[in-house]
Amino acid sequence: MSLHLDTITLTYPDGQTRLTALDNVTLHAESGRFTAVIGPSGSGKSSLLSVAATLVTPDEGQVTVGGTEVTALSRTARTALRRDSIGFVFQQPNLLPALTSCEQLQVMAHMAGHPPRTARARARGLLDTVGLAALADRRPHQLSGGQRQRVNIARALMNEPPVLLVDEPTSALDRARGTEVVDLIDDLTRTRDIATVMVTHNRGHLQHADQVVELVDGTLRTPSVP
Ligand SMILES: Nc1ncnc2c1ncn2[C@@H]1O[C@H](COP(=O)(O)OP(=O)(O)OP(=O)(O)O)[C@@H](O)[C@H]1O
Repeated sequence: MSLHLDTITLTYPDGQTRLTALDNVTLHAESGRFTAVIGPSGSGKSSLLSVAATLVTPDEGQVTVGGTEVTALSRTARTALRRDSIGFVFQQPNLLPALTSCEQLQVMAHMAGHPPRTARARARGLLDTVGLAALADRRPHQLSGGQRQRVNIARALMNEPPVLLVDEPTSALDRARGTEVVDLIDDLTRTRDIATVMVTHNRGHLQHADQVVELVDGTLRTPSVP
């Protein structure tokens, strides 16, 4: 299952005119492959992820998730597709303070209507995969920043999404923890056959990418020096 953005144009209201945040952007992210998106501030990276996440409908163009064209779907069907097919990892983990690591993951399964017992076993398994088996019963304040981001990644994968969207996952981490987190995302992308798209400012992370694209003023380019 893959993520295809085809000839996407997105504008925002800007006084009496409109600002073009994405201009005829085409990006194909395939299963098991890691796509990195770079670009200066204001170039449209967050807008691109919002369109890919089906949270924002573009003015023009098509978003296809696993063969399903999203813009043709009803709002309800789009919400279900987003819940079942797209995982999100944002800069800040935004974990629920009162819940343990395991419970953070179980909430996702609950929302998708999965039975609690299998969800618990699956949550524990995923926490093991991200190296947190021993910390499954800890709450966010009992975890380091890197550990919280690992819980965040495990949570994003709880419903086995074929597409993973990642926005600057290391901005709140020191270099070593940041590298570990990107190594983990890279590994999960390949072992679980996920189509991963990651926005990053850190060119050191590009070595993981199968595909690097650069946004400049809303236009997609292939950088000459990754
Ligand atoms: N909701 C909005 N309404 C109006 N303009 C917006 C909105 N969101 C983004 N923009 C504008 O669209 C352009 C692209 O913004 P976007 O946030 O996608 O860029 P970015 O590359 O993610 O930036 P950064 O790296 O600073 O997060 C910018 O000019 C921004 O000011």
